[in-house]
Amino acid sequence: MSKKTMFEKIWENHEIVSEAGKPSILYIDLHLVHEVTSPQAFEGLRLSGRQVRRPELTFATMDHNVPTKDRFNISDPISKQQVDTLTENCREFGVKLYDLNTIDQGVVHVMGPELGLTHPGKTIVCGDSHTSTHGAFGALAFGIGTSEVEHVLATQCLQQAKAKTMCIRFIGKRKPGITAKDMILGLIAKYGTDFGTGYVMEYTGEAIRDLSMEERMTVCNMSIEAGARAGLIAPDETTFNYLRGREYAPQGEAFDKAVEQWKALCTDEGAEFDLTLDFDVETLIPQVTWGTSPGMGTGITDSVPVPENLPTENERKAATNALEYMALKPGTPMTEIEIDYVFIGSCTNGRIEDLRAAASVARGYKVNPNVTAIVVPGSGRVKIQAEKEGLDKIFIEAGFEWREAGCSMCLAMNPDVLKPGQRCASTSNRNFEGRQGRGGRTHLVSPEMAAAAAVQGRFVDVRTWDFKAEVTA
Ligand SMILES: CC(C)[C@H](C(=O)O)[C@@H](O)C(=O)O
Ligand code: SF4
Repeated sequence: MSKKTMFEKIWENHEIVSEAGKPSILYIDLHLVHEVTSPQAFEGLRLSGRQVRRPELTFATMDHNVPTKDRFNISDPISKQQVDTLTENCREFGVKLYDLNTIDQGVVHVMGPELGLTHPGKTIVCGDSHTSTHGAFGALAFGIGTSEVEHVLATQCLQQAKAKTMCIRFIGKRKPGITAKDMILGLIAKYGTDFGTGYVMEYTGEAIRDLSMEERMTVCNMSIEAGARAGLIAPDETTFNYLRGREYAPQGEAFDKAVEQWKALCTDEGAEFDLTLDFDVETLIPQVTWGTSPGMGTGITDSVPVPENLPTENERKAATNALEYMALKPGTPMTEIEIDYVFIGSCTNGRIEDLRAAASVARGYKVNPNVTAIVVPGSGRVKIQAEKEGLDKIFIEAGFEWREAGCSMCLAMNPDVLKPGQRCASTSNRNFEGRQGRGGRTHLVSPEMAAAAAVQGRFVDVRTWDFKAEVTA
């Protein structure tokens, strides 16, 4: 029998039609829906008189447009319309909706796994690029456009060209203070934002195996920022332990049977990838981005680059433009960059472990008087869990604002936006111009680095942090 990668196995299990030289038709096991990319898709169904083919495989929530302060009071008319339209569409088409009245409402990529909807071996789509998050479980998960959302709603199938396979080998062990966020930011800083184009990446190595489920989601979440179609991590005991007992996970004996099947999904020893890249974890230091793409980043002990010193004309131009937008002087040490705002949240770093990590740093300190800092749980469940553990009190005591679940300041689609010129340390995944508000400046970091920056008013190397008391589960 020929040796296969995990991607090839999942692909073959779902390929309904394949013709040489043409895209295949894939069966989709789980369709997640949010309010931004679904209105026209449902409208399309309505116009052609069609139903949702498999409503029991379709789950919706609202996240992008939701205010995190006065959440039932959406003042922006377009946001309100999107949220109301989703409610109406889910009612009309019989799709399960986790709305603002449920504890499961939250960022779609946080609440889906929490509900146990994300399983190894599934094909998962959502009209959202960060669907790659679910690959952390060994699911083939990727974002689709609105017309594809309509197609999947109508048929439960999707036309897809088969991607190439890439293996990313993380070499060595993480040093203290180095997070999953640093691993993925470091990878993208090294190889750029398009090296993954046309590929599905599988992340391997001891440093990946050592990650918790939540940390794995942080890594897979940003696969799309490397240009990849999807990211994958082989399921193991960490995955099974996370899933056991969750609402939509198989129960009892069915779970044990499922585990056997899930184990068989892993890439066969000796299977070939189209490309293999290595990344050294041992020498990794906490990462901060300085520019306007996730690849424009460096270590905290480093400095803002001097464009003239960069090797190619393209890089020199891109860095010059980015530094102008970011209002940064070439050569400035990263630790001298002062910030106005801190955002802790998003589908990259809005999970309970992220909040614990940030709280560990913040405990016993006060937010710098020049900084506004908000903590936004990724879902209602994360919020409740954090409150049970007293994290909300730690944050509030330190001067952070404690908010309700949503995408919040990850993107400027709700009241949480930067003012022009404001500089933010953000745990999210994108730092494009205007991403957090027109004229806003975004630096991507881990939750630990964000919390430390909130206290100091500038970036600090969290490896040197004087922890007053660690916060654990
Ligand atoms: C609004 C949505 C379509 C978008 C995405 O696809 O990723 C958003 O979630 C983002 O992070 O930019
Ligand atoms: S949290 Fe950010 S990246 Fe994630 S789905 Fe929302 S807007 Fe997109």
